[in-house]
Order: sequence, then structure tokens, then C-alpha cells
Amino acid sequence: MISPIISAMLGGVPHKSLQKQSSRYGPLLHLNIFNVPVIFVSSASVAYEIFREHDVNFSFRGTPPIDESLLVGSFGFFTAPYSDCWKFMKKLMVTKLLEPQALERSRGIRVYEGERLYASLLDNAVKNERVEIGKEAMKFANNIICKMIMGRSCNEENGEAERVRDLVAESTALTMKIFVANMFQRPLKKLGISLFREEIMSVSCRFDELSSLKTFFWQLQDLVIAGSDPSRHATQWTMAEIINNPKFLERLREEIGSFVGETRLVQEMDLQNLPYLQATAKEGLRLHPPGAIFARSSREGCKIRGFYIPVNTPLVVNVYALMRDPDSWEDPNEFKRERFLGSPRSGQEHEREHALKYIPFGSGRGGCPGSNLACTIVGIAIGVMVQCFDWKIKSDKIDMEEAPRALVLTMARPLMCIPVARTCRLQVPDLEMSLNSQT
Ligand code: HEM
Repeated sequence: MISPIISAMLGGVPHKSLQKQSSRYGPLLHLNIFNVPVIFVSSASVAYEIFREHDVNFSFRGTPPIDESLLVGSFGFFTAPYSDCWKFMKKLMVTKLLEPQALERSRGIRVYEGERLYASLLDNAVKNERVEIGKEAMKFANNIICKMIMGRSCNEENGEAERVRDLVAESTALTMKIFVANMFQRPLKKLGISLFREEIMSVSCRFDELSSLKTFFWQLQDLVIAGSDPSRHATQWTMAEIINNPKFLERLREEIGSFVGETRLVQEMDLQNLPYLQATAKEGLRLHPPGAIFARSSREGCKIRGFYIPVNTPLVVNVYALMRDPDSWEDPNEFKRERFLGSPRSGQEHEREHALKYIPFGSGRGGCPGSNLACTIVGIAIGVMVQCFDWKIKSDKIDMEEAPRALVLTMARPLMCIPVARTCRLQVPDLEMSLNSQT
């Protein structure tokens, strides 16, 4: 069984191959790979048990394989051990940037960037130019996050912004390698092998060279990477689902039309009144979670379902398999927004059930602190694209194939389409004026 697991991780589409192995051997696999015990989890009930009973024990992502690197060194949010320092950093980040009051203070930034996204797509539409949806979404998310952190977006004119976005994409593309290097570092160290060191250090050094980011703490660079790339993938996958199903597009447009109208651009404040849009984005994240797999490591020995798990055992949670688990979801492979519509149930039981099944933002103490911001970014991007444009594609249907060898769920072929401006009475925003009204 071990060799299919290794080839799953290094060869095909890892979350899918692991899902296949789990459906054959069970939702909790405990394997010894090159003498390294590894646990694979692929069902909601097992994940829930782990994060309910052993959350602190599994809140650490393991010792980074290359300590001096910016991407994996032990000072970032992703790699720092759970400690008072980590808790302090996280609290600071949440209170200053990500909690609802902080998001309220930075709302002007997202309104402005929404208008900028619209103006840029309108320009492409006038020129009948093809756009890569993922690139537009990345630009949008990256500008927002950089502005929220540094007070300004990166400079488009001197190529700085492009370099930052490329480095963010390169960093996420490296996650599979970092993941493997991290998991097998003990046997590799013994053999004197430092896997992928050169590639990781190269991206790290180029990040370090960027003068615009010099003012950042390392942790804030982590935020730029953690926030921009998943938002790009989430927007791209969900737009692909929408374009493939014209009825979805119509229904969303109807909703936006009836609440927002046709004379102003949809924005963040509207999202709470647009349940279809919210449900569409949620379902997009369920079916195509950008973080398809996440890994943690045990800080001490513990028992899970009767099995003893030794200290420093890597735990691999297959988010993708978990959110397509037929025991938790009806028609798990179908894009059904209805599952997130209807009267919201509240109370502990519902929250428990929800936490059990729906984990595109991870779980427990290491879970994503940017989930509210992420839902807003993805919601506005999709809202603007749906409200203002029709989308022409080359073939009848968009190919939904997933790229191989990626831990971040990536489309095998980027979504390219031509925006066609709709005949609505929307004013082209005066970006100069909006800029002055930003907080
Ligand atoms: C659609 C967009 C996003 C998705 C799908 C996503 C998903 C995730 C996932 C799966 C994790 C790992 C969770 C775990 O190990 O349990 C994570 C961690 C994290 N995310 Fe997000 N994320 C998104 C957007 C953002 C944004 C916008 C920010 C902030 C600007 C952000 C900041 C972080 C940070 C700092 C961590 C590390 C947390 C820790 O180690 O304590 N993410 N995210």
C-alpha cells in the first residue's frame, strides 16, 4: 500500500489518489514510510475527533526543513511552534487586521479595489481581450492584502507588483515539495540530503530582495502568501462552475439585480443580502478547496481510535476527500448551492455538525484566521464578474481537470475568457475620487 501513497504524493493528483486509497483501506491510515510513521485522515468523523480531543497536540506543522528560509523558517505563522510568542503574533494579526472591527476599518480599500477590478475588466472587454480569471483574482486579492498590511499596493509601473504575484504563485507551487521535505526530513538528514533546498532558498532570497517588502516582518509575508493565492484559486474554480452553468449565472444576476440594481457596483456591504452568491462561493470552496491537504505534527504521543500515535508523527488531513465524503454530503461530487441555502440552523449541534464537515479553512487552533476576509474577497470578485460581464470561452465547456503534483488545488489549464460588458447603466468608477475616500 505504501508505494501507491508515495506515488500519490509525488506523482498524480495527491488528494485524489489518497482519497482512493482511503476509500479502500479506511478513513484513518497509519503507515510507516521510510521508517517515518504518518497518519492520513480522510473522513469528517475522524478529523472531528482529532481536533476536538487533540487540538493543541496537533496545532504545530512540524519543524521546518530549512530554518533560514523565509518560506519555511521557524518564525512564520505557518511554521512557528505553538507557544506564547505564536499566540501573541496571532492575536496581534487578528485584532489589527482580520477581526470584524478591523475589517470594518479597511472596508474602503476593498471598495476601491472592487472598482479597480471592474475598470480593468471593462478595458479588456472594450479591447475584446482574453483575460486569465485567476490572474485578475490574484491581483485583486494581493492589492487588498498588501494595502491592508503596508498601506499601499505594490507598484504596477516598475514591475514590482508582478514580481510579488509571481513569487506568491511560485511559493504555493513549492508547497508539495516543502511538504515532502518536511515529512521525511529525519531519514533525509541522516543521509545528508536536503531536498529542494535550492528551489526553496531561491524563492526565499528573491522575496527578501524585494525592497517593497523590506518593511515587512516575516510573518506579514506569510500573510501575503496565505491570503492571495487561495483566494485566486477559489475565485477561478467558482467562476468556472458558474460559466459552465448559465443558469447559475442568471440566478446570481437576478439576485444582484434585485438587491443592488444596475446603476451601482456590488460591494462588500451587499454580500449579507445576497444568499445565492454566498452559497455559490461556499459550494465552490467545498468542491474545490484550495488547501486540498494540510499537515500537522503531534507534539506528544496520544491515542486516536485505539491506535497509539508517537510524538512528532505527521498528520495529513485530506480536506478534499473529507468534503466529498458521501457519509457527510448528499451527491458529494455535484455543485449544489442549495445545500447552503434555507433557514440557517443555529445552536451547538449545528455548529458541531458544520465544523465536522466543512473545513476549507482548516480546523482548530491552526485554522485560517483570514476566513472572513477570504469570503469577502471571493464574494466581491465573483459578484463584480457576474454583475457586469458575460464570459466568452473558446469551447463549449470549461475543462475542470486538476493539475498534478500540487497540494494547492489548481486548474490544469488556467481559465481564459473574454469579458463582454453587459448593457447596464453602471458608471465607470472615478478611481481618483475613490482613492481619496479610502481609509
Ligand atoms: C479562499 C481563501 C483562503 C483559503 C481557502 C484559506 C485556507 C487556509 C487553510 C486550509 C489553512 C491551514 C489551516 C490548518 O492548518 O488547519 C490556512 C491557514 C492560514 N491562513 Fe488562510 N485561507 C484563505 C485566505 C486567507 C486570507 C485572506 C488570509 C489573511 C490575509 C489567510 C491567512 C492565513 C494564515 C495566517 C494561516 C496560518 C494560520 C496558523 O498557522 O495559525 N488566509 N488558510
